[in-house]
Amino acid sequence: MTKLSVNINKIATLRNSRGGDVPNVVTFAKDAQRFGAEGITIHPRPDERHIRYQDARDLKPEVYTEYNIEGNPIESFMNLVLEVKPTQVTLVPDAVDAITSNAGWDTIKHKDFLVDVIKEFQQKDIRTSIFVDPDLKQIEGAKATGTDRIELYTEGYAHQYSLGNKAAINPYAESAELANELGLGINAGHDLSLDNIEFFKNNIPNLLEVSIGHALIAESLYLGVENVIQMYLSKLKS
Ligand SMILES: CC(=O)[C@@H](O)[C@H](O)COP(=O)(O)O
Ligand SMILES: NCC(=O)COP(=O)(O)O
Repeated sequence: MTKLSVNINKIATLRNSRGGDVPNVVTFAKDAQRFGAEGITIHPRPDERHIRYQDARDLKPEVYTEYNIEGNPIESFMNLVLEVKPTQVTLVPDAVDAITSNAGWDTIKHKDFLVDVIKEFQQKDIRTSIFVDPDLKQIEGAKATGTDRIELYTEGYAHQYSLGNKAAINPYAESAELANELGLGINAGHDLSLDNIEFFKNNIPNLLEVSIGHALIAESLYLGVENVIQMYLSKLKS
């Protein structure tokens, strides 16, 4: 069954906008789990524009589902994750000033680096996932890094789906087929939404987790958080 991990970056964006502690990130994470979320995802960026490193620490005792911390494995991020010990770490090759995540790893060019980083997390029993484009050579490269899972970067699918181009699923389905053959776990994320999630899930065999934030929070402004989480769960379990 595909698990729903709610990315709460945008809650921290709203909190930081007024300089106080409203909405409280930890309270939101507890409520999201109570509403049915099967995981909480955060992406503490170096500039702490939304999730702060201290949020990662404060959330640890309160996340009783799956705790996923995403980020570029720079030294400060590595130290934070090794300190907090989440369920899973998802490695993302973001530039420091990236407005959002916008590409997967070059798993061939960065193989040696990824092998070392992944080993360090796995030695602490932290499950690893690496953010990749739906490119068969990159999936093969991901296997060579020793990672437990991949996270398929789904912005391309989401954009094309919104234009009515359902064939955009094809590279993702082919990548998933290869990942399954290689014994790689499959996660997915970025720009997934209530509109596009069901078609995606139905075409990706053994999809273990989707992490969703931006659309889920935007949809919740109109439909309510509990209702939206339940709607995602219904689409994922259908
Ligand atoms: C890796 C990924 O695609 C998203 O999880 C990303 O973390 C979103 O980051 P922002 O919330 O900063 O856009
Ligand atoms: N890994 C994807 C994620 O956590 C959330 O991405 P988005 O839904 O905010 O685009």
